[in-house]
Amino acid sequence: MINDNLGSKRRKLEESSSIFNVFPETNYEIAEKAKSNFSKPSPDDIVLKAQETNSQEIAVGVKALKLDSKKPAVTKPKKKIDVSKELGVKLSKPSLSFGVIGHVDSGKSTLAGRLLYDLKIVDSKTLHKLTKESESIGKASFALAWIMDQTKDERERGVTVDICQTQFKTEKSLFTMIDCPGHKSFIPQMINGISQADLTLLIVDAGKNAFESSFGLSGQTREQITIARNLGLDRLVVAVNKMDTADWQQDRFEQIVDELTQFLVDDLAFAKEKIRFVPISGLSGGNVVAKQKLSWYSKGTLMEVLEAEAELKHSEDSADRFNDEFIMSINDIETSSDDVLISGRVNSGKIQPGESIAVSPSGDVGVVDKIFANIESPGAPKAKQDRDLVIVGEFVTLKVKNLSLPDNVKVGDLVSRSNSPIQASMKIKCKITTFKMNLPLLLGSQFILFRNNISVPATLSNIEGRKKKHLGSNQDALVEIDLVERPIPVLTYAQDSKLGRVVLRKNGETIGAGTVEEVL
Ligand SMILES: Nc1nc2c(ncn2[C@@H]2O[C@H](COP(=O)(O)OP(=O)(O)OP(=O)(O)O)[C@@H](O)[C@H]2O)c(=O)[nH]1
Repeated sequence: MINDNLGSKRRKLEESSSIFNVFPETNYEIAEKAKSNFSKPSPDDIVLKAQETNSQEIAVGVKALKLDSKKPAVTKPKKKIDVSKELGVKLSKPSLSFGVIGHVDSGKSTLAGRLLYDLKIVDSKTLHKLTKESESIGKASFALAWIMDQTKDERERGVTVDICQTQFKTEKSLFTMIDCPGHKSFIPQMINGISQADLTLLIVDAGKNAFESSFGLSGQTREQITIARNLGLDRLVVAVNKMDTADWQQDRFEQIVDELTQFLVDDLAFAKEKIRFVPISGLSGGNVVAKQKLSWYSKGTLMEVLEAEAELKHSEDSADRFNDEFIMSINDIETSSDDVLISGRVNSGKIQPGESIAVSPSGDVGVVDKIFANIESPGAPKAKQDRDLVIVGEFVTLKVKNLSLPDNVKVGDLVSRSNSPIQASMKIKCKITTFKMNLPLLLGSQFILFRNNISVPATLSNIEGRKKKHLGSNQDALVEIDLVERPIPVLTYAQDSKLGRVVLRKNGETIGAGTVEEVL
């Protein structure tokens, strides 16, 4: 039994860059995770390597693709519940998930720790312990950041490698905060993290030259925000951080606001009214939860701005949204003898225990036996609460019975109701925009296609309406993309405005992004 458990945990670690392993419950997990953070090849390398050896898997995948060969067993919810009453309870409080991005060392983890400490989600005893530990290795200023960066290896390097997701509530709203890694090598994890978010929280360092270098060509700010925008996140809060190092000067704040606004509006087509800027200091706490006295700024603390965003999203949510098709993308898998535990964020619709589901691309069908909401708060053990109904936006685990091919369920697969299986394909037509590239993208040349938390090797097989056999920088084109290794579940942009988006990377650079127009 114990061995089984370890086996499934090991599989979980091997298969996912999960956001659900943040506060590990066992030493085994801490050790494995810390070790794996730095001993593995880069995520891009893994994907490229996989395509060399995966022909067998392709055969299984393609065979399993024949969804209509399986008769969907449609089953009803186990328990009769008053769905509208349940929805009413769930929707009584605004909720928002936000992805925290920013250049390395911009202060993302410190800010996250500060939020949790000032909201009293982390107590002073925990902070005191972390302060002592950080002092002991000469990194006293990292104590707040360590609330988020829980694994030992990360601590020693002072870099957030995995993405961590944590939930907290204020009197007014429920939040899920996703702290994405800032380092360039971990852009794939950043894509995974940000694609689970409703809103982007961008942290920029106001320090002398720090903003300029993070926003310059070698900095991560441009690439990260470009990816977030292209993944459909059109609302943005910018925390202009470390304002203490700039003596809280209005001029510095406004200079950053002007430069960023120009880029965001002109280059990325953000609507100006969907961007909010807040001057803060994550380290001192100024304007995070507690107000910083400033004669020149009165538009609310970061927490107030996030609460206003949650309220806005809440007011824009239409009740119809819950009647959308149920779709969940898989972030994590655990198998035991009879059941498969599938975790992820509900992308759309709702589901209840007892209902039958299909997994794409394997086409396997099963029945949801139980549903747990994943509650992750710092310092507290990971809690799973039984639910009779879960809805779009919630991070959940489905305990699924009767899957005939549980080993074919992979991170990145999509779950839907068994009577509406999601099509999987190895060829898609996309409308893409290329970014600045060092070399043109040639027909037949390989790149990595990202969709939500999936990354697969792919090639450009056709550029419509062009004689040229390549794409240069900053071009728009309708293209056909062939997947090299295996089919993936695909939704067009018209079917799902989030899952129908892709990002293209090659040699560690983001070279383009676009929308899926057709499944071929
Ligand atoms: N003066 C000052 N220093 C800060 C502030 N916020 C963070 N720092 C310091 O900046 C350094 C980096 O902070 P982190 O929170 O680890 O930065 P990060 O963005 O999470 O870094 P990565 O995990 O590497 O992406 C630490 O030494 C922090 O103490 C701030 O508001 N003011």
